[in-house]
Amino acid sequence: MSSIFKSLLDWLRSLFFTQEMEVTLVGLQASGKSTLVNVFASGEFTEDTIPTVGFNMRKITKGKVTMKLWDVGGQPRFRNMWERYCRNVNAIVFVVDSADHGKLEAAKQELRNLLERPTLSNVPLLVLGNKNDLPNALTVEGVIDALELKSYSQREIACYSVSAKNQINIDITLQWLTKHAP
Ligand SMILES: Nc1nc2c(ncn2[C@@H]2O[C@H](COP(=O)(O)OP(=O)(O)OP(=O)(O)O)[C@@H](O)[C@H]2O)c(=O)[nH]1
Ligand SMILES: [Mg+2]
Repeated sequence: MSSIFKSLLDWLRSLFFTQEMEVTLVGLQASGKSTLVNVFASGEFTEDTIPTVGFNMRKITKGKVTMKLWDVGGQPRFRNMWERYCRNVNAIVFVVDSADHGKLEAAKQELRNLLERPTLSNVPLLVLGNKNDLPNALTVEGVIDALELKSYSQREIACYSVSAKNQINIDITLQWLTKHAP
């Protein structure tokens, strides 16, 4: 009897206190989106990710927030899908490989293309400069400059330097995301 009562209480609690949110991760191929999703979900770094074909969806719960994470492929052929997956979400996460200097210009252009879409004008953005464990990785200021983030004055934007591999700043990333639950 007491276990039924406890289940009922848990159910009621979940009805009243759980918040649901949706987040979409985009960014060039190999920036580490799927790796980050794995780290968010399990706290473990897995080296053997394969390039995402199309998209993947993963649901994770952090405290009282249940997050639906849309992880979209970053290869050129998938980039025209990004906007569709970013519409009506609570936050967009743009992941950039902060150690791959040759790809920063393309990342900047793709971010600009995305943010110019009128459908996305009100969606908060979190930029993650990933792979900060690598020796030539940009600092957070370097990422802000390289992607010209200061030019987006109308939008709520945050930027963190993170490492999925060494789990650096994963905690503040999740805090930022859960703060954007509706
Ligand atoms: N050194 C280092 N490598 C990382 C980090 N995060 C991801 N990687 C590696 O980067 C490579 C690409 O990671 P993915 O997570 O598959 O990249 P993705 O952005 O999902 O790529 P697409 O699905 O093709 O768009 C993998 O070999 C990862 O192990 C990190 O923080 N540090
Ligand atoms: Mg992927």
